Amino acid sequence: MIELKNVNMNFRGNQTLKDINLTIEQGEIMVIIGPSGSGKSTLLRMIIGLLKPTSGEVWVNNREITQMPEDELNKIRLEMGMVFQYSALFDSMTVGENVAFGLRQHSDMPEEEIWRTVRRKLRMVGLRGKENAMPNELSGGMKKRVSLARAIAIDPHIVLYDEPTAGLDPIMSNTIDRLIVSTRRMIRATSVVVTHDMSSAFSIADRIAMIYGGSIIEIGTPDVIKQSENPIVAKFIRGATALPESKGRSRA
Ligand SMILES: Nc1ncnc2c1ncn2[C@@H]1O[C@H](COP(=O)(O)OP(=O)(O)OP(=O)(O)O)[C@@H](O)[C@H]1O
Repeated sequence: MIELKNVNMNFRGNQTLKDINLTIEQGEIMVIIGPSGSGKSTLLRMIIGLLKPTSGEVWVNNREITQMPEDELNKIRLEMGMVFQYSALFDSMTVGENVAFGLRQHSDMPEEEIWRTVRRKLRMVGLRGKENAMPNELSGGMKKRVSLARAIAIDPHIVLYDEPTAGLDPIMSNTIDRLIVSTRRMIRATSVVVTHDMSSAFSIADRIAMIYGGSIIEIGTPDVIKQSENPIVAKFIRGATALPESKGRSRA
């Protein structure tokens, strides 16, 4: 479970997050939406302990992480996997070495077991037999899947996804969506997904939280969000092409 309590974040006097209160239940897929610059990535970086809030508390699996010393925080990070926006693979390492990276860093697993785990995780993301490929031989969607295999190699309790479908075609986005849902099922992980992709958000989320100007302005199931009477939410999910103002302008 992840809890943010009265979290505020200021960058050089600008308040990026304002009094955020958010509870993400064990095993839940929480999707965070909102316009560019609204504070979504900041929230994600706070959960993984890369950023400390200016005030407020962040709890991960019933432990407060905001005041934790770095060595203890590193232990908590072992329970988390992160899929970065641009895959962030090590280009000089094979796919298998990339997936093995966290296992080598954080466990005393014997080499043979590391490779068994690597092959199993690659199979889970549909990349059986790709362990000797180099990242630059793979498509963007395949790289994302390697990044997912790496994130779940350590069987994390929490998986954080930063724009997992950005830059992918609809078919590959769909594949990634299904993987996010099946990963939750297979490792019973709590998942937090930051995305701009509304069709992905509606198809994978248990709940969606919309951030606007640093505050959560709406939270609920996909149906609650679709039926929101908050005009900012309604506008955002319909997208710019369907805005009433633009219809008005075209009639003028
Ligand atoms: N380390 C930092 N130092 C200063 N300002 C920062 C820092 N990180 C984020 N910000 C500012 O905080 C605001 C929110 O940024 P954030 O990256 O969280 O937004 P976002 O919603 O994830 O945007 P996008 O959808 O474009 O990725 C922005 O105005 C950004 O410039």
